Amino acid sequence: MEYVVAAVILLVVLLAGAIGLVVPRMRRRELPPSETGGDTTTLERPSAAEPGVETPPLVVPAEVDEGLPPLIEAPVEEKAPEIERPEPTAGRLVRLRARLSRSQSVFGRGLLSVLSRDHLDEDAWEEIEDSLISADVGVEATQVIVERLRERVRVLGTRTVAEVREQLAEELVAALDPEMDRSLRTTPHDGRPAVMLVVGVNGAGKTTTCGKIGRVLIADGRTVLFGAADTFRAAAADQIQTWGERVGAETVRGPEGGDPASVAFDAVKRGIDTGVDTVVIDTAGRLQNKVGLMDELGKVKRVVEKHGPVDETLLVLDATTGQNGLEQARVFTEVVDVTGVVLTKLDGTAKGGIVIAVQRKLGIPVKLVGLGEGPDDLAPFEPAAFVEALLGSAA
Ligand SMILES: Nc1nc2c(ncn2[C@@H]2O[C@H](COP(=O)(O)OP(=O)(O)OP(=O)(O)O)[C@@H](O)[C@H]2O)c(=O)[nH]1
Repeated sequence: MEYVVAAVILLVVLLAGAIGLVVPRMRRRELPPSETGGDTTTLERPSAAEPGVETPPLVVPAEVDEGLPPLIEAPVEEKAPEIERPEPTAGRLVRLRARLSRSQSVFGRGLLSVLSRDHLDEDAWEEIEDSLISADVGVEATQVIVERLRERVRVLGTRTVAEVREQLAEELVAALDPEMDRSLRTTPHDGRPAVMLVVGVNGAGKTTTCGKIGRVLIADGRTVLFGAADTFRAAAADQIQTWGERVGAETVRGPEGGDPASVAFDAVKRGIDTGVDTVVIDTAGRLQNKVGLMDELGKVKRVVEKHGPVDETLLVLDATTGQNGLEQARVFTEVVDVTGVVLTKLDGTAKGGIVIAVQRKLGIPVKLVGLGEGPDDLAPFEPAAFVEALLGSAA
């Protein structure tokens, strides 16, 4: 009997010992973050609950921590977006002239090779005419230009290529009506900002152009606010807002599918409150044959004009659509009073002569030209620099 009692006591003592050894190992708890800085990762340590037992934190250097998921998220540093400084606008067309190289090969090189012939006979004049027409100058304008050039060559007895080239350049510049006012009305007046409405068919590059115009104005020292009244295309408001953020300009936007006129109204109101120089309003790309949509554009203008008249209404036209684009453009001019044309994508066409056709057909000055997808690839239009770029050199 005593043996049994002794065995039981021994068993109990052994069991207690085993439990005493095992339980502290199982009880582990999470530690507060290490004070050793960001270069280390704290894992965990056994409980220090037992008095008098100081257990140092278990830390591993970051470089041996590869593959272990971080236990404590490092705080993400919020970086303020960098504000860009757009390129100055003066002389942009000259800087971007190489972008017209496609046009130049049709318009310039072809013409110059004809002009360099010893004798300008009937065939040569016909070739000159064809070159101008295929560069989208338009039949009517071409006939006027060629007629005047022929007359000058005959009367003045011009002979050298350089002289004929010079006279052709003068005729092309004249066809572009260099006296037209191409300035943008963007100065605030009567205690409110200048208001610019940007219209045109979808895909012409309207939203992109709004962003680029904002940069042109900022480069010229103005402050700008964007109105994202293209509530029709979901991404358009994000697009214009991103353009704005890059140059530190605010964007007023409304709910997707909301009333564009109300967004435009709010944008001008915000512009008045914040005292910016110019409010640039992007409108939905609408097809001119959809009467309802065109009415909507008229409404945007009327509602904005509750604050005062719109100072500038720019029609954005895609140069690559050629003569077709002109028909679409005409409808816009009937709904809103277009004060200037922005001809985009001139870098993507061999038909740079469209500038002449647009101005002639619409009787509205081309004020800006788009020569690429870069943020500063929009240049104030200058007839003489443009013609020089198209013709290239006689060499
Ligand atoms: N190569 C070239 N591409 C351009 C130019 N201007 C605009 N684009 C491009 O044309 C495309 C259409 O531009 P958007 O600004 O989205 O056109 P949108 O008229 O606002 O279109 P909607 O909002 O649908 O009416 C984009 O890929 C632009 O980068 C230009 O001068 N040259």
